[in-house]
Amino acid sequence: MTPQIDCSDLVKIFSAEGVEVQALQGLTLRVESGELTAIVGASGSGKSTLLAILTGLEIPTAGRASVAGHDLLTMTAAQRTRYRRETVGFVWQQTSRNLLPYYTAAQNIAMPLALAGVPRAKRAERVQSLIDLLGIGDFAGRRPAQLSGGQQQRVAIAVALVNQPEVLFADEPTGELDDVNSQVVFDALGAVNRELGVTVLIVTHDEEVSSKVRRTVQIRDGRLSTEVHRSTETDEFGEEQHRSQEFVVLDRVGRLQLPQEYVKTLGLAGLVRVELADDHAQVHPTDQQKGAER
Ligand SMILES: Nc1ncnc2c1ncn2[C@@H]1O[C@H](COP(=O)(O)OP(=O)(O)OP(=O)(O)O)[C@@H](O)[C@H]1O
Repeated sequence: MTPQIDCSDLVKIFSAEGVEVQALQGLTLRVESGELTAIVGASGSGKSTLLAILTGLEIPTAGRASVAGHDLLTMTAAQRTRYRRETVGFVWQQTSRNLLPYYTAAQNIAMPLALAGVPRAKRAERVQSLIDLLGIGDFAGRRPAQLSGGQQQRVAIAVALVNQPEVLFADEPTGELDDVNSQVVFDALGAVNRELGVTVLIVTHDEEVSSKVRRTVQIRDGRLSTEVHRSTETDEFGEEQHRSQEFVVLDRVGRLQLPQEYVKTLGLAGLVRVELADDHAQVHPTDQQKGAER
């Protein structure tokens, strides 16, 4: 089965005042339906560009990208508009971009349904189920300015989901929040992922995020570098044990990006020596590189 988010060898080049910037340099990312994934990376690594492509705002220069079976390179303008309205939902960092200031939280959540022409009775039912799921009930009658940042983002998640998209994208949803509110928002994203089965992709600067979600993917220089998978297991004494494992991505033709600290520690550059062992492959510095290290 095709993954719900499927990018391979994705390239995005921006040309500004005669200068070309390669924001994505052959990025490969696969996310299965129902997964919750965080994308982390330094400023300028290409996170926003990836999100702009996945949400249909930018068109890739080369490569392949599809979301929920929609090919993002070949879509017509009309298909793109429908894709943005029906297939995907978004939560942005700036709460002002997510919510209309003169409407209450509940009215904000109902707005996309009204625009989509959903009958009034159905609207009320759908809004209420999200209010319950996200624990918004106590402040559903308040306007955004009367809500904390964490509460605003929970309302924004409900707004993004009310049209039942297949994938929810969140761009720095906790960027303007303190630790306590950030945790509340991550919990809310986890709850909608678990309860509604919606695929969630979060872009964030927050390096701590890998302790909050199951899968964290790191982008470096417009390519994926490493991934951390976290799992919880119950040991023989009934205690929960958290385990995290680090992976690197191997692309279609067998290229991989070694973690930066391995490259630095071993002084790897240019050619390296590779060797096939029984059940794994080894990467060694050359004799000259070993000499230079000494
Ligand atoms: N519209 C554009 N025109 C020209 N260059 C751009 C444009 N958008 C992004 N870039 C460049 O592409 C590269 C990747 O930028 P991008 O915004 O995707 O990174 P980012 O990881 O999201 O950074 P940040 O965390 O600071 O938002 C940067 O060098 C940036 O300057």
